[in-house]
Amino acid sequence: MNPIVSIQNLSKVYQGGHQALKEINLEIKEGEILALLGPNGAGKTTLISTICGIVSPSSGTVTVNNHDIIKNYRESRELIGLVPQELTLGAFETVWNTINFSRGLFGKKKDDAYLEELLRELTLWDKKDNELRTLSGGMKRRVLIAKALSHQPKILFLDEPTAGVDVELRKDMWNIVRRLKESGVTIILTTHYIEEAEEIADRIGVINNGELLLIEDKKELMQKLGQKQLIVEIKEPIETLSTQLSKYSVSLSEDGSKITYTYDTRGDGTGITSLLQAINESGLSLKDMQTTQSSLEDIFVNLVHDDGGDQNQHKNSKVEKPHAH
Ligand SMILES: Nc1ncnc2c1ncn2[C@@H]1O[C@H](COP(=O)(O)OP(=O)(O)OP(=O)(O)O)[C@@H](O)[C@H]1O
Repeated sequence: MNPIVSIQNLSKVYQGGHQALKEINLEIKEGEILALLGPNGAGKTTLISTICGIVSPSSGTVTVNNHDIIKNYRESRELIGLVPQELTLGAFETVWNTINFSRGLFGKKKDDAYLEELLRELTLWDKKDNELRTLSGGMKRRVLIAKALSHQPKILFLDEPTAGVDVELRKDMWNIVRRLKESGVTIILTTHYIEEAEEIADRIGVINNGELLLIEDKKELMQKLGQKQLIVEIKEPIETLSTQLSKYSVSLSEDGSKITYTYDTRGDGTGITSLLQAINESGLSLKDMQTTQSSLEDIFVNLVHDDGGDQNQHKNSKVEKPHAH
């Protein structure tokens, strides 16, 4: 299949000398959901801003549906919708006027039927006459998506669509993205959350320090990196693990009150049930339990540490983030 976006040897050096992108090569397939994962400052926003023509490249080329983003700016930009990171909306304009205006900016003919369908799809139709300032944060995010889709682009870029939003709204966003994919839109989103990429992406690109460290099919990547920990807090601290418990890949905290079990979420069985049984049979009573997932930072550490070596070799993560459910 022809790539809908083709990026070749793309580099960006900002004024002041910071190199935000280093020789990026990437082909985005039509109809896919691509998640670009990376920590703060990795270069994700710079990358999508360059494709959208907001940031000018220092070297390299980008084509969108075979249109060069610089030589054929209008043709390429018309195919793109961009949902920025910040909630950049006016206050007193209505939802309807906002998206109508956006469509007009692209020189597209009025199409009330399409815009109605779009607002209905984003459950914004009953808010169409509301002023933007009266909307909740979640609704404003939907308006930004409606704005970005108002001119019927083939490609949608979402910059950190769920940063700082609650779990409910995050799931809502994921559903919106899935439906858009079904309607044929190619979606590229940036995120800090590996779970987000895991949930909705077809492919995942990992960016760090302006470099595309890897780009891989989600399923294959998650198999390599999908590791979780179960932390079991016990009522009475112990000094050593029983022989029965030592058979599992568990470790005991220094104060003897927590047993951490590392398991692979992709396996047939996690082994949690039998571990809990073993804890019980060892005469220990549970106080509390939680699961954590390797953070993206850990994954970077592993990637960089492995230095191109066998990424199947898991290392225990030191930084743990609470599982975001
Ligand atoms: N206009 C600019 N001028 C100079 N440096 C910039 C500019 N914009 C971004 N940078 C720098 O380029 C690097 C990449 O920034 P970018 O915003 O692309 O990262 P990001 O991966 O999107 O991060 P975040 O997740 O925080 O949005 C950062 O070090 C940033 O400080």
